[in-house]
Amino acid sequence: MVGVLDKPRESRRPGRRLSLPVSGRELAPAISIRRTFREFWPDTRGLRRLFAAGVVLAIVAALCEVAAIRLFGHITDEVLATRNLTAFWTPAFTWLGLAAVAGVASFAGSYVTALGAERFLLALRDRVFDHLQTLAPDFSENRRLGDLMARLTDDVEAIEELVGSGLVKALTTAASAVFFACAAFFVRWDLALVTMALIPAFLLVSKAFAGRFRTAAARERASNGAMNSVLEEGLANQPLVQAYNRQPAESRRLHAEGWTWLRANMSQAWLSGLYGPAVQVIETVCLIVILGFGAWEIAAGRLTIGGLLSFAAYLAMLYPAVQSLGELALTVSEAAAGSDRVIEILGSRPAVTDAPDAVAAVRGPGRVEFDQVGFAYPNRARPVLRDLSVTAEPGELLVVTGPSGAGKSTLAKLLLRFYDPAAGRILLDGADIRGLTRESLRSNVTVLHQETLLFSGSVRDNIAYGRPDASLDEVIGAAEAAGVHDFVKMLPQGYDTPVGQRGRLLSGGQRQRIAIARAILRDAPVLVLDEPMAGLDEATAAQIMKPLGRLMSGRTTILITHDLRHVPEGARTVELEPLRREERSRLKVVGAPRRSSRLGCPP
Ligand SMILES: Nc1ncnc2c1ncn2[C@@H]1O[C@H](COP(=O)(O)OP(=O)(O)OP(=O)(O)O)[C@@H](O)[C@H]1O
Repeated sequence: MVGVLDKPRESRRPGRRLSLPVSGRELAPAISIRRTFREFWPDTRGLRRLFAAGVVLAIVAALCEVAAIRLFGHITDEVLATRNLTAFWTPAFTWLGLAAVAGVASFAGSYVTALGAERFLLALRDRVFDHLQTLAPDFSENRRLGDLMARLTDDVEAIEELVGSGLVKALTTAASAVFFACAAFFVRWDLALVTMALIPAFLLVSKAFAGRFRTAAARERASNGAMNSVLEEGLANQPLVQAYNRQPAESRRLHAEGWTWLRANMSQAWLSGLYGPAVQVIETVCLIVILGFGAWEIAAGRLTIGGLLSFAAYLAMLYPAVQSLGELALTVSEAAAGSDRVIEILGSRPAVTDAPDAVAAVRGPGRVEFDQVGFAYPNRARPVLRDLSVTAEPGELLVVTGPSGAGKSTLAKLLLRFYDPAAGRILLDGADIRGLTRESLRSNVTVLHQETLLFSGSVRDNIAYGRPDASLDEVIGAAEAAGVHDFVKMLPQGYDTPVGQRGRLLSGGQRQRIAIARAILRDAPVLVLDEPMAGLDEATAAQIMKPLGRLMSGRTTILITHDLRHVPEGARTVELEPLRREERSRLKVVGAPRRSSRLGCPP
């Protein structure tokens, strides 16, 4: 036979079959399959023709199969039983032709379905990632990275298996089941009726398993995410792990998650293992009924051997199709569990969006004013800022100091509109930043973060990150101003040298100077330096002062630091005090400290 009922597309997700409770771990809320389709069916736009072609081609292959079985019965009765060889050739060549057509249709069907599935995956992954990028960075920071990555990979695939290739499989399998059932009825309707009576038993069995599979799959998705998180955290923090001799603890953590995964896998294997034999018992009962009834009919001369054999062949094709439909319900249950987790991401609304009438900020002198600003982080009852007012005049260096947790870095997050203040306003050159597009606002403000953030590309990629169209000369100019050019020249591939994961192949000071070069190249009128000397020793800090001075020159700079040693003499310094109950944010103006090494003061 041609074998049209092969699975059109195997899941590429490794070890998906898991179960068992994952203690203390939150699962995404359960969402119905109907809601999954409502959410993701629009993503099939533009691909529906491919999926429809996949269905049509698989149906053509199934029809060829039906005709081939009919020819098999014909050859049995007209050639084998009568020993008439001349009657053999025509049906034999027709059968060959059908096999060829079925083969081509089956291949083309699988190909177009896979193409549709891959394009669906590509588009959906892009959509979820784009949505994630609209959420404040805190969304990712409040979650485990490995788990988020699992949602963007495995869970997105699970959705495809439900809405794309899963649907194609459901339609083609259902169509094949109808064809084989009709063909069986055509041969002997009464015999067919008897055997079809057992079909509901298949469906009952799969229904009984579906709920358990769904729970098992939901646990697996969560467990998979947790294991990815342990891997991601362990590898990303390897220097810390090794420096603190925590390798055995990290290995134990992974082993524990691996155990949960293993136990869950075994639980699901148990379910799958039980499902197969349960279905097989029903199938065997059906075949015995056919053979017994068929033998009786042949003895009475009411059925030919060819008729019985082709009838049995139709049912042999029909039962796997019905079984496959039942299994599909199980796959759908699994896939729905993954889609719940993706819907949870897509359902998260960005804390901040552009106002409908937002205008683009033009480059101005860079006056920044916090006007009676009040703010509390979402889900935190205690406000961080209350009634805070402070202004940084164009070209001025404003130093913001204060104890840890006072809300200094929060000022930078508010200025970039990662959040909006609950009260008051923040003005850039006199315009409320809520009325500006976030893109134009952010291109007017450059932040040098407390932790130097680099990507794993080359030195050049990292310097040009804020201006990817910058020429090599511009990149070199910025590197020279940041005092990093001489060092880069010595690297084996110069500006094309990879900096390693998060810039780990460079020293802290080198990373900081590359970040300064990046900020110089970006050339925004407002600069926020969040603890630029954090983690640097005295000598390295001294080395980056000059480049920092060049960066600050001519820009409005808000320097956030609790280390006043490097602050230029005469710079306006304000101290932010932690908020006490019912109190307003208090800013104390403190004089510029007198110490030997200071930042170059901007004009
Ligand atoms: N994403 C967040 N969600 C909830 N609370 C937060 C978040 N980020 C910061 N906080 C809280 O807000 C307060 C102010 O934090 P912020 O980082 O602004 O302090 P800071 O003055 O910059 O401290 P440091 O000098 O230690 O960097 C802290 O109590 C902190 O725990």
